[in-house]
Amino acid sequence: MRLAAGVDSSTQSCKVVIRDVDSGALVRQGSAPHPAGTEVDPEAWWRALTAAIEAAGGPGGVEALAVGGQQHGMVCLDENGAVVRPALLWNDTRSAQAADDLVRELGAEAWAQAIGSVPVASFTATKLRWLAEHEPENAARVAAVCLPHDWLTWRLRGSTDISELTTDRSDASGTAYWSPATEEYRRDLLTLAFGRDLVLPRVAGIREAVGHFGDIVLGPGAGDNAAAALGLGARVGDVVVSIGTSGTVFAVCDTPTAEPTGTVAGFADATGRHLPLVCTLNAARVLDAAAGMAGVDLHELSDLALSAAPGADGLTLIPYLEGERTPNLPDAAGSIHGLRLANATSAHLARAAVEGMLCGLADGLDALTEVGVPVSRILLIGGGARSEAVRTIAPAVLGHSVTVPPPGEYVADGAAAQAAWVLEGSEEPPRRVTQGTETYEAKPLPEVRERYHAYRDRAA
Ligand SMILES: Nc1ncnc2c1ncn2[C@@H]1O[C@H](COP(=O)(O)OP(=O)(O)O)[C@@H](O)[C@H]1O
Ligand SMILES: O=C(CO)[C@@H](O)[C@H](O)COP(=O)(O)O
Repeated sequence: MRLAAGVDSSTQSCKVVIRDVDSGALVRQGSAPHPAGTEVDPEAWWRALTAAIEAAGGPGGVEALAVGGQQHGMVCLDENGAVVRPALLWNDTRSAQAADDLVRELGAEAWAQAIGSVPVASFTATKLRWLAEHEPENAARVAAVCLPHDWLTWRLRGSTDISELTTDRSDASGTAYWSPATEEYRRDLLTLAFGRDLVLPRVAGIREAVGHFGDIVLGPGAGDNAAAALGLGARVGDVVVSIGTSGTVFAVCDTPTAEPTGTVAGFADATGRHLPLVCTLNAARVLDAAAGMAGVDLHELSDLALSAAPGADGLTLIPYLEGERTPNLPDAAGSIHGLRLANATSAHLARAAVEGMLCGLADGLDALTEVGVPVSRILLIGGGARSEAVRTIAPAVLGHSVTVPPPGEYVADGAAAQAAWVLEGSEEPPRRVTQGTETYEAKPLPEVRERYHAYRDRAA
């Protein structure tokens, strides 16, 4: 049996799946947690990766491996390959002012034309500007910058040579200094952000072997959302809604997008196509917070939410608990509206949390359709999709039936599919048919979204 391993080094944890290359069957898997916080020493990712590989029964028999990872995180290395400071993650909003400055300096339309996106605090370039302005001593030591999955792949190769760093097109497209339209770095934009040029990872081919971990061939890896698209075998017409730490709504397309309001990021995918994407900062952890407030676990929260009436009898939760990225409100806070004696219950709170979180994603779906993304099928994945309440309420809020694949690690699966692809060298990546999907339908709830919009606009 030939085995391929896939890694999802995501915000909250590292997950490893090991699959049979020929049948696609899951052979073994493991995971390990990541530290909390929006600033993390990359060594913690390495420790979690090695622990997750061990938890998956070790690398024995694995012939190829690829790493999918949280996008955008700024990993700065000195000329000897040592990490200069803890990485700033995609959900760290301290570079919001730097993002505003960069957008003002070049213009939103020019950014969209140059890199397919208008940068917000998540994008790597804005973090580099923040570093240059706030930590000049650290900035002076930086010789190279890379992303979480680039760094882990390089560590697996055992390299300390910054000239050997590699990345892939999907993750490069979240830096704000790589163009999905021309497939080239925009070093002028890197210099605009940081004040000087840096060593950047070479952008590997979509099925290129970039090195070895022992005897194991390493694939180029991918950003986590692109890896999920690969793991699901998403086709044009499929829109993926992922409820993890981030909430993302994305689709595979043949042509690049360049949306100048910044709502839709024009990312690249991991197969040579494009991946327009909307991302919110507040998704599964809104449910974690609501469960904490109600003093229940996540299963009880789901039961509570389903026991309340649609619309939570007028209770509305705006879920900006960590500020927000879409809409771009990095300093916003969450809020609860319409509180009355009749709806001051844990059940109404639970329902309002699920509806509020989903309303943010429904806005993302609208934004994708506005740039011309076709919607034949909506696929719901991520830790939050394990909630029955989320699965049941999603079609009502999204206004479309929702297909839910069985709970699984679709990012790690996509990375494993890429690893198998590197071994096979076929034209297209291997597609695993997902068995056991369930489809959820519900009467749309436009009034819930209208009320949400009214309160959302007050938060702006
Ligand atoms: N049954 C459930 N109901 C609601 N949320 C859940 C459930 N199971 C897991 N989660 C949430 O999913 C999140 C983790 O999802 P995941 O997709 O692994 O995130 P990430 O990839 O960002 O690390 C956690 O916040 C966790 O509380
Ligand atoms: O910033 C984005 C997408 O642009 C996030 O989707 C990150 O890639 C983190 O993903 P999760 O850890 O929440 O899966």
